[in-house]
Formats: sequence, structure tokens, C-alpha cells
Amino acid sequence: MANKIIIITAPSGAGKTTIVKQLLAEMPQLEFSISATTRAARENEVHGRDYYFLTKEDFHEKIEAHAFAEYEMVYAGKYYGTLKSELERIWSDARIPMVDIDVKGALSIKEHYQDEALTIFIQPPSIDALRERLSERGTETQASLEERLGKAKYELSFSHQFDEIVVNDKLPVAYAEVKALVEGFLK
Ligand SMILES: Nc1ncnc2c1ncn2[C@@H]1O[C@H](COP(=O)(O)OP(=O)(O)OP(=O)(O)O)[C@@H](O)[C@H]1O
Ligand SMILES: Nc1nc2c(ncn2[C@@H]2O[C@H](COP(=O)(O)O)[C@@H](O)[C@H]2O)c(=O)[nH]1
Repeated sequence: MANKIIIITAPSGAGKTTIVKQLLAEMPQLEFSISATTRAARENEVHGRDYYFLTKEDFHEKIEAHAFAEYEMVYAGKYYGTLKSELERIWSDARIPMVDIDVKGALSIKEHYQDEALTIFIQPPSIDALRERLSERGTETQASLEERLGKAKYELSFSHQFDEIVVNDKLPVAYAEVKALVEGFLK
């Protein structure tokens, strides 16, 4: 049987990480694909759990070695990428990688895995809701918040290129919808 992969994408602040964490807690056959990034760790983040935090030099070495299934410079000159070794590690444990990545990265990984992939776009109810969620999350400066919102407007135009679109207005409703899609895909 081909190796399956689930890709969740959305503009920053739409709620994909929130949904992914709940799915991972309830579906033991799924495993979070830990991305590599050159951005600094936030206060509560742990290397090897939330991300592999790399220097720019280390990230470039991995690009040269073709170690990434996809990578993008997502925000503020910072790289983020899905390591092939991470996907292989999860598949070798007979589990399914849950990949939480930006829209451009999701389009390129979708292209690569095609029929083995389920791609879900989490759509925010509005740009104002995104602003409010990112402000309340408290992780962004005014400049980085504006950068994320600016990019969100562009990313929303790609929603129809994914297998499914789920609007995350009321979290329990969106979560139930995503879970049903994932269960259907894994049957
Ligand atoms: N339906 C919802 N209604 C209100 N707040 C929500 C909802 N879903 C998620 N949130 C909150 O919005 C914030 C952003 O959510 P989350 O971090 O999951 O977004 P994200 O898409 O993963 O963002 P990023 O791409 O920046 O990692 C969090 O504080 C989360 O608790
Ligand atoms: N193309 C990729 N995008 C990724 C990857 N890992 C995370 N991301 C996306 O980056 C932004 C910002 O994340 P944050 O942790 O700084 O808030 C978000 O949209 C992530 O989904 C990756 O490996 N490749």
C-alpha cells in the first residue's frame, strides 16, 4: 500500500495548528511532521518537538543535499521546510505524517504525492478574524502581524487548489469536519 500523507494548510492564524493538535491527540495513527526552520524558538517551543530549529547555514546545507520534500521562505526572511527524513521516519513506524505548512509549500508537496495525499485548506471566516486571533495569540509584533495578514489575502486565492476547504468559524464545527475528512481518507 502506498504511503499516505495528510497536509493541512491555511493563512497564519486560521487555526490549523489548533485543529492539528486535537487530531493528533485523538488519532494515534497520525504523527506530527516536525518541520525545520531558521526562525527563533518562541518561549514555549522545544527543539525536536515543535520544530527543528536550524541556523541559516545548516538549512542551506540541507537544501544543497536535497534533504527537503519542500521548503519555502515563509516570513521575514525565515526558511521553513519538510524534511524527507521526517516523513520516512513516520512511515517506517507505520504511521501517517500530519503536515502543517504554508500554502505554497502545501501546493508543491501535493504535486509530489498526488493520490497518496489529502490536502485540506482551513479558511478563516474573515481577515478581521485572523487579525483578532493573531493579536490574541500574542506571538507577533505589529510588523510581523501585518506581514502575515498581507500574505493571507494572497493565500486565500489558492483555496480551491486543495482537495477540501473547511471554514474555521466555530472551532468545534470545523474540527468535526476535518476529523470526518481524515477518517474518510484513512478508511
Ligand atoms: N475557531 C476559532 N475561533 C477563535 N479562535 C480560534 C479559533 N481557532 C483557533 N483559534 C485561536 O486562534 C489563534 C491562531 O490559531 P493557530 O495558532 O492554530 O493558527 P495557525 O493557522 O496554526 O497559525 P500559524 O500558521 O501562524 O502557526 C490561536 O490563539 C487559537 O487558539
Ligand atoms: N512551507 C512550509 N511552511 C511551514 C513549514 N512548517 C511550518 N510552516 C508554516 O510557516 C508558517 C509560520 O509558522 P510559525 O510557526 O512561525 O507561526 C505557518 O503557516 C506554518 O504552517 C514547512 O515545513 N514548510
